[in-house]
Amino acid sequence: MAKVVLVTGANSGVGLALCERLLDEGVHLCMGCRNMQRAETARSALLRSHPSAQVDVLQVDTSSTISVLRAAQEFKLRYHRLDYLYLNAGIMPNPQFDVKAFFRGLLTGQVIEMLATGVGILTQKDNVTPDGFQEVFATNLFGHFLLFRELESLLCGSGQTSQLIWTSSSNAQRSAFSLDDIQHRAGSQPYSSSKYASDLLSLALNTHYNQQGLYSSVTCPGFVMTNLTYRVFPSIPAFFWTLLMPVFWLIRMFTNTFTLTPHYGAEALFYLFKQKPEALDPYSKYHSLTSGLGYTYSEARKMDVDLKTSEALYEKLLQLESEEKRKLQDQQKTFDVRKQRSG
Ligand SMILES: NC(=O)C1=CN([C@@H]2O[C@H](COP(=O)(O)OP(=O)(O)OC[C@H]3O[C@@H](n4cnc5c(N)ncnc54)[C@H](OP(=O)(O)O)[C@@H]3O)[C@@H](O)[C@H]2O)C=CC1
Ligand SMILES: CC(C)=CCC[C@@H](C)[C@H]1CC[C@H]2C3=C(CC[C@]12C)[C@@]1(C)CCC(=O)C[C@@H]1CC3
Repeated sequence: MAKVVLVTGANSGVGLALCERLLDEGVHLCMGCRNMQRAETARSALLRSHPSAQVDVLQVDTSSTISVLRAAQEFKLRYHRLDYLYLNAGIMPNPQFDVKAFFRGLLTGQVIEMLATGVGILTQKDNVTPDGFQEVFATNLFGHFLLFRELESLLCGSGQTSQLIWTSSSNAQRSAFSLDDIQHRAGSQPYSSSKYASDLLSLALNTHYNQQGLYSSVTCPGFVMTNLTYRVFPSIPAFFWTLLMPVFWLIRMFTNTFTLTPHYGAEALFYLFKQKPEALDPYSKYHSLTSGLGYTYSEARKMDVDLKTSEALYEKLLQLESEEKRKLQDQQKTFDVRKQRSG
């Protein structure tokens, strides 16, 4: 039986490149996308290169609780197993590039670290979703947590192992995250905070689910040119980035994190697909890397996470999940009563 794989954010960038590589392995692919038109365009492209592949689309907006619950319901009607869940969809809205900090960074010993992580030169202005959540938190973390929880029965069901694979980032930073403000309402680094939270959550999920055959891992694609990175300079057309390619190839001589293409960026995500999950390290992040000569590989690097904080975050997310579900039930009751009265 073909392995069933669900990938969120599958219609572009790293997610789409991963799908292309997974289809070479003969999986039954389900693309989780928020926009059906973009999803269908991507699906057609995948089917052009893999005409006999099984590729489905599932509509899911990870920033919306109701959308995630409906998507999970739909998934459970369509499939009886789920072997791999790639939690890849992500946003970095309204990025602000600090030019001064960038040039300051170029003159210090921190230049490689700065180019590898983007730390210190990027901040974001977050939005609030109709559900009342910070958008980055909802999209990158909480929506994925809900999706996983709703699909838990399929993932932990069959007596076989299954894998959760998060697309985190080298931009994840402990200092950007606070247990007192897990949504990062107060600061200007919601992206770093959400990615650090996914690193913590992955560790907690391993604690709670490994016995049931479910394993969670974290990846970083490196610096990849995608819609997400093009938005760092919204007024500059995408082809300008292509013009910068020789500069980036040069930088790659000094930092192997410049994977640049979505195909190379998907290396670690694909590597994990082929590993025995029991052998993976729950404290490591799996990085896609590319050498100066263009050789791509993945490497495990220890994360700056601890069990106590990961457990505390997990508890807070469970609490938020039950509050959200109660809120939806109350809304449904009010709706039913109004319908009865009017009808
Ligand atoms: N590019 C880089 O250098 C790096 C990227 N990453 C991470 O890689 C992941 C993929 O990003 P990347 O490929 O670069 O960027 P893209 O913008 O190309 O891909 C992001 C994907 O996520 C989808 N998405 C965004 N918001 C939602 C939502 N609310 N519900 C469902 N899907 C959504 C997008 O859909 P749509 O097309 O409709 O917008 C798109 O398919 C992200 O998690 C990102 O944080 C990590 C490190 C570096
Ligand atoms: C010479 C030149 C014009 C360099 C470009 C500098 C920056 C725009 C990039 C250098 C490192 C990049 C980077 C990201 C965004 C763009 C850079 C800051 C990310 C923060 C994108 C999102 C991530 O998850 C991590 C990336 C790290 C590297």
